[in-house]
Amino acid sequence: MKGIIIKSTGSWYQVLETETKAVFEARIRGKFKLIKTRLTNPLAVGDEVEFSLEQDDVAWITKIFPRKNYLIRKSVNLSKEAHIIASNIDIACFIYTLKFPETSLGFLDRFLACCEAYNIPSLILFNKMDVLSEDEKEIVQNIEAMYQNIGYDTLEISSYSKLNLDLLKDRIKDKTSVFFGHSGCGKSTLVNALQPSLDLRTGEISDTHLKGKHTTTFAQMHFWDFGGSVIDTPGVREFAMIDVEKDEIQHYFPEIFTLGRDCKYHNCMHINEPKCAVIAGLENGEIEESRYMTYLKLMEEAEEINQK
Ligand SMILES: Nc1nc2c(ncn2[C@@H]2O[C@H](COP(=O)(O)OP(=O)(O)OP(=O)(O)O)[C@@H](O)[C@H]2O)c(=O)[nH]1
Ligand SMILES: [Zn+2]
Repeated sequence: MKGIIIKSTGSWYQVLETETKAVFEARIRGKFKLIKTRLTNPLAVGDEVEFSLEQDDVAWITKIFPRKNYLIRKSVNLSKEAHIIASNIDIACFIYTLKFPETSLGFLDRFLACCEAYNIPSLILFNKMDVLSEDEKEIVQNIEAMYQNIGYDTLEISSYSKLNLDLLKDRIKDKTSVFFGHSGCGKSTLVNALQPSLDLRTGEISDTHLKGKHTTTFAQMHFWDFGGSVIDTPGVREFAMIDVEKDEIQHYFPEIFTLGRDCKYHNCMHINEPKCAVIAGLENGEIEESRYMTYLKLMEEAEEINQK
């Protein structure tokens, strides 16, 4: 039988049978190595698998089909071990909040680069628009324009005032989606606003740090009644790239890659080479400094990982 992993707790899985849509508790039998990096979880929510039923309706997963894409995080610091957050994603949404909590652009840029690296279409959501003053809205619009110029799709939303939730539904309908953002960005509230019957737990923002508590504990796929699904993931704070060489990183920053074609040296890494178009772009504002900083950081990390 064929199915899709809809819940993962570590040792147990739930698998949804493709044709009958029946759900089974499942365990793994055999080895599931698709990529060369060591994984802490051999299977992730979104994986397509083959399984067989034995007594007591326990399903044994015997095979995994190749993944269309996946997002990963590092297990512990810079070790070579990685954890798959979710797989076979049609659209990955990043929830940005200007405040409550303040979202770091570095986190967003890292997320976008990982989506580029693993071929995942992305969407940037500017959330909690209802709490912003006119001046703050303008700041958001400027940030939004910057990402649109690079070619990213964006939407301004609010779960409270229901701003643009219909447009968001159009974007994610009939797709497998994932939502990320800092803790407290309003992920669970948004999923509940899109479909109240899901009733995901929401956390109150703690007064001291204006950051939410991590309330989700395991990855799980939920189905929208308007078509498609969402993979709810445990408090993911980092995204990583594995098996990526330092000189590949520029491919995952579209505007750096495009401008880099004008560099004097075809193998320019845009660090301190002469006649570098990217450095020039940084100086005249064509390249955003925050994006460039994340570019440098990801290159450093790729180098460190490859030295291990
Ligand atoms: N003003 C405003 N507040 C919101 C909005 N959406 C969510 N919030 C509030 O933000 C806080 C955090 O929301 P959650 O949905 O729990 O955030 P989360 O991203 O799921 O948090 P974690 O579970 O920690 O990952 C709650 O107090 C919500 O009421 C919104 O559109 N506008
Ligand atoms: Zn260059």
